[in-house]
Amino acid sequence: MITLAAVTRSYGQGADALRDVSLDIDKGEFVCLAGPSGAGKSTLLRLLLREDVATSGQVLVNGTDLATLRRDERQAYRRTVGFVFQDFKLLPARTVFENVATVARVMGMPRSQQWRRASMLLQQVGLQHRMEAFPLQLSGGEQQRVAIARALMNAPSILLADEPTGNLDRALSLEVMDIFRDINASGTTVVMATHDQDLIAYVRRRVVQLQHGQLVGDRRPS
Ligand SMILES: Nc1ncnc2c1ncn2[C@@H]1O[C@H](COP(=O)(O)OP(=O)(O)OP(=O)(O)O)[C@@H](O)[C@H]1O
Repeated sequence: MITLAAVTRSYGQGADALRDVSLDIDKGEFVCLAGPSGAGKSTLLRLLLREDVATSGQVLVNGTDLATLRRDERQAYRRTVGFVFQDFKLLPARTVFENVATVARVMGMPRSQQWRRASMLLQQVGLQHRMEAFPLQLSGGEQQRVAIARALMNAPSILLADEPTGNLDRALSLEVMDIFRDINASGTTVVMATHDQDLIAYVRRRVVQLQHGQLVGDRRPS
């Protein structure tokens, strides 16, 4: 489903953010991208989101080279990908429900369907009773669950997450991982960057290890 073929991303001076990385991810896999700060994890996720392009090599998703997408195709592609950030990026002046539903409004989903889907997803992440609250009235874990519901609104085939539990305590981090496992079990491919070894041990899925921009390990759970 996802193929990186000899991908390098350089930013001019200094070492390459990614260097000659080749990697295949199958549909339905759950991959943890591990590695210390600066290893290239976010760079790889940005390439998969098509926010950035490789300096050399190819990034293919379902056989399409993301570098060749025109502007309109890029937007269509991004709708098939959900993204969860460390800092949630919720709109503070919108309610929980509006934060989740807005994505679908932009896409032209009928209002009744928006309502049904947003309610269903908020229920899935255990927040159906907080739909009318504003983000700042919620705990960090609850805010991240809203962000996850929002990322799932388009029914993405790929969910990308960049340190999604970076701002959460242990118990909440594990809750978020349980949600990710459920999402993955329903068929969504998950690629999550984290430097948290405890989390990786908890998830027990494939671990792709980056260091100084290079792929230095790829292990699957026994
Ligand atoms: N826009 C940019 N311009 C220049 N250098 C960049 C840019 N983005 C990333 N880099 C460099 O590329 C390298 C990899 O960065 P990246 O953010 O991908 O690492 P990371 O593994 O996600 O780290 P962290 O865990 O701290 O987020 C770093 O050395 C970083 O300084």
